[in-house]
Amino acid sequence: MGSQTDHKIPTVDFSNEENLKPGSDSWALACKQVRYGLEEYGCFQAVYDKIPTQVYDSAFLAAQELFDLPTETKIQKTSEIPGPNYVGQNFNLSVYESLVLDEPSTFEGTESFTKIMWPKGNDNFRESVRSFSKPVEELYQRATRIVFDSFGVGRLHESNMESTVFRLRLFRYNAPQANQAEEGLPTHTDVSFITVLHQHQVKGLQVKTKDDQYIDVKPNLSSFLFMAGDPFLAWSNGRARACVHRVMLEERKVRYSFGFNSFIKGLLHVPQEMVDEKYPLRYEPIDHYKFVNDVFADGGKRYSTNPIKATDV
Ligand SMILES: O=C(O)CCC(=O)C(=O)O
Ligand SMILES: [Fe+2]
Repeated sequence: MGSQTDHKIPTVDFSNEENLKPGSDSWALACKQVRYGLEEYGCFQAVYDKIPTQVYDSAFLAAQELFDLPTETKIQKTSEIPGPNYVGQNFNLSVYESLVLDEPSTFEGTESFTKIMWPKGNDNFRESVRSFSKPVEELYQRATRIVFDSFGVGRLHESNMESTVFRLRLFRYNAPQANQAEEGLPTHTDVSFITVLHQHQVKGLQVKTKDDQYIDVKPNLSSFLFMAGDPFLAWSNGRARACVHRVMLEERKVRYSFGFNSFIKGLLHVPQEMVDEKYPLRYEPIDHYKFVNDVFADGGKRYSTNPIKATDV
């Protein structure tokens, strides 16, 4: 359904660190591309060939096994990090379900989640999730260094990483019944700082452009879409867009996707470099956790208003 347009989300290959040395021409080019992507679409595509095929395959099998568990088990997951954990049959959704794991690249995070789902343990599930999340976190680290540099705030990258908490949200969408496209997830922006989205084989993700067109993001084995969330928009003082996206199901196949989300502990201040005459300061410091709490304060239903407001200048 994505229309034929001239739009093209920029793609950067992060596979080879040697080719992306700070200060090199390729670094400067990558900075240009990610910044353009974030300003124009709220996102950019990252290619990362460091993940073996079997890691994707076992993450997919792990997701299948997880969603096959009874709803009573899946709703057991709770967290200190705000936002919904299991979303699906408990909200009478029939099209899709999702479940989130905290700190998915660590042993502790994956083990405690696994123990909730399989009290007797499930080493295979734990290791499948961890083996997928570790390289994705590495990619996140590499790509966000360039993101920060592209906005002239490379000095803040390390401290931002230290305040970052990761979550991995697994999604499962039923195959559409009729021979026509069905909405899997309505148009929205994310509450994370950044979401790194990987689609497993079946297409569906679409990004909405400034001129209100939807463009397809094609699934690809080593491709990840980096999407800016609402807190990123505020942190950039309105320079970046928050990526507006939805899921449209067209293929008559069950669809799985993986959303690797970052959340920032503590206050997120708009860096002074983001403020100038063209962009006077428009956002108060953001308490990211409080923001997520406010968004879902209506009992977990999808938010209708975005509590991060720009002040008029
Ligand atoms: O399933 C998808 O491709 C998109 C999921 C999504 O919107 C998200 O992770 O924020
Ligand atoms: Fe999303």
